[in-house]
Amino acid sequence: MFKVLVSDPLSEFGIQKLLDAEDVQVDRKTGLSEAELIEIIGEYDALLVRSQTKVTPAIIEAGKKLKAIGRAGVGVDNIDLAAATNAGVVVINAPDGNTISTAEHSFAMIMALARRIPPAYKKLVDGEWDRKSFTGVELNNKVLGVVGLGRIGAEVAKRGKAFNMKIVAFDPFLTQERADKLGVQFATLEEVVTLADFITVHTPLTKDTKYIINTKEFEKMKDGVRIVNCARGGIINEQALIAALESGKVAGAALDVFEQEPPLDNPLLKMPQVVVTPHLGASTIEAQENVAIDVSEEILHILHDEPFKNAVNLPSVPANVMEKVKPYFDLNEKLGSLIAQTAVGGLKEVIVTYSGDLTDIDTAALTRTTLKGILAYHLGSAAANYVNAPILAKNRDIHVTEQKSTYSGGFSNLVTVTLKTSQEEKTVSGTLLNGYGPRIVKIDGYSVDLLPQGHLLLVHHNDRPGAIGRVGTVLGNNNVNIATMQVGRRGVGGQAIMLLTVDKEVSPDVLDTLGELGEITSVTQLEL
Ligand SMILES: NC(=O)c1ccc[n+]([C@@H]2O[C@H](COP(=O)([O-])OP(=O)(O)OC[C@H]3O[C@@H](n4cnc5c(N)ncnc54)[C@H](O)[C@@H]3O)[C@@H](O)[C@H]2O)c1
Ligand SMILES: O=C(O)CC[C@@H](O)C(=O)O
Repeated sequence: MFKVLVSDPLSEFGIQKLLDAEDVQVDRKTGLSEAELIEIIGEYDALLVRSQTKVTPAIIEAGKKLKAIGRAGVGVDNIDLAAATNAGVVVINAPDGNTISTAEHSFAMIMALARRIPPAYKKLVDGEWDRKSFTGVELNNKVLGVVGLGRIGAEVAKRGKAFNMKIVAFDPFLTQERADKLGVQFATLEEVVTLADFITVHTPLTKDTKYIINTKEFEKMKDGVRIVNCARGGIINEQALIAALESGKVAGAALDVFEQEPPLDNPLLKMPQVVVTPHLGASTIEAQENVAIDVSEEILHILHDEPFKNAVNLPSVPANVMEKVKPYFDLNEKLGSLIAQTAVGGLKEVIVTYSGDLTDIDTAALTRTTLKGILAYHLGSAAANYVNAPILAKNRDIHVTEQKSTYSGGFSNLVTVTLKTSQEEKTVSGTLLNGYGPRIVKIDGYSVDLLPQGHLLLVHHNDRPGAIGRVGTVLGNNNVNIATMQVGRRGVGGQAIMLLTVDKEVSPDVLDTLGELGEITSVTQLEL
C-alpha cells in the first residue's frame, strides 16, 4: 500500500483518482509546521502540495520513502529542487491546468487598474458618491508590454488583442515565427519598457528574472505607465516600484504576488493607486480541479512505475524520442547492473556506446538509465535512481561519456557499456532483439547470448578438460539446478568463461568451493 500525504488544500474532485486507487492511502493534513511534517513524512511515498507548504531540505531528508513531490500548480519555488534531486525524489508540477485562470486574473487586474475599480468601490461602500476622483483610461489602442510570453503571457496577449491593444513582447526564447503566429511585436526588454502603456510580467522567478523590472527600467518607461505582476514576487523590485509610484512615473500597479508572502507591513498595500489580491491567480474551481487531476494522475504513474511527464527535476524527453528509446530502458539498466556486478575497484569512468538503430536517436535518457543500473548496485536502489544518478556520479567524480559508433557487430542495434575502475576495465554489450526483448551478447570480449534476468554465475577458467564438469558437480551436490549454460573461450586451452543461469541464489560457501576448484580463476554471482 502506497501512502500519499496531501499537505495543502487541494480540490477533492481533483484528487479523486488517488482517493479511488486501491493501493493508495491518502492522508490530508494541512497547515502543518516544518517540524510536524518532518515527524510524519518518513511514512509517505509521495507528497502533494499547492504553494503553502515549504518543502525544505530537512523535510526531504526525513522523507526516507519519498519517491515524488507533486506541485498542484506551475511554480515550484516552494520546493527545494536541489535537495529533491540529490535525494532522488521526482518533482512534478501541473503546468497547464491554471493557465487560463491566471491569464483571466491578470486581465481582471489590468482592467481593475485601468478603471480604478477597487478604490472606487471602497469609497462608495464607505458612503461617499465620488465620481471625480476615479477617471480611468481605455485599453483600446494602448500598448500592452508582455515580459515572458509562455503559456500565461500568450493567453494574456490574446485577451489584450481582443481589447484592441497592441502587444509588444519580450521573451528570450521567443521566435519571430511564434510572435507572428500570436500577432505580437517581437521586442527587446528595452523596447517593451519604453513603448508600453501597461506592462505585465509572466516569467518564472529565476536569477535572470529577479528584479528584471528595477529602477533603471522604470526610468525608461512612459510617464503614467501601469504595471501588473501575477507571476512571482521579486520579478519587479518592490522598493523601486514604490519609488516610481511615489514620483508619479508609474500611475498604478496591480499585484497578485509579493516578495514576501503574506506581505506584512508592505507599503504597497497602503497605496491607493495599487490593486492587490492575495495570490489568487490560480484560485478558480476549474484551475484547482485541473491541477489536482493532473498531479494526481502523475503521482499514480510514478508510484506504479509507469511513464510520466512534467518532471521538473528531470530533462524532458520529447514524446517521439521517448517512443523510440523506451523499449531499451530495461536493456540499459541491466547492462549497467551487470557491469557493476562484474567490475572490481572504485568507479572512475563510464562510456556508453550506441550503434545501429540507436545511432540517430537522442540516447541521453538511456545513458542516465545505465548509470542508474551501475549506481543502484553500489548504493542501493533506494539511494540511486533515474533522478539523481547523474548528480551522484558527478559528486563521486565518475566521468560519464556517451558515444555513437558505426560498428554494431551484425545486430540491428547494439549498446556497449565500458566501466573503468581503479583496478580494471570491463565491457559488456547488449541488444534488443525484435520480438524477444533484451539480450546480453558480449561479456569481457566473449560472445554470449544471455537473457538478462534471474540468478547467474560468471565463471572465468582455463580451457581444460573437466573444468566444466567439476563446476556442474559442485552445484548439483549443493542442490543448485542449472537452467542454462554457455561457454566461450579465447582459443583452445586458453582463458574461457562459463555463464550459468541457476534457479536460486548460490550460497557464499558454495561460491568459495567453486573458486577453489582447479582451473577456475574467478567466480562471480550476478543477479539481474
Ligand atoms: N499568480 C498565480 O497564482 C500564478 C498561477 C500560475 C502561474 N503563476 C506564475 O506565472 C509565471 C508564468 O507561468 P507560465 O505557466 O506562463 O510559465 P511558462 O513557462 O509557460 O512561461 C514563462 C515564460 O517566461 C519566459 N522567460 C524565462 N526567462 C525569461 C526572461 N529572463 N525574460 C523574459 N522571459 C523569460 C520563458 O521563456 C517562458 O516563455 C510563473 O512564474 C508561474 O509560477 C502564477
Ligand atoms: O497554488 C496556487 O494557488 C498558486 C499557483 C501559482 O502560483 C502557480 O505557480 O501555479
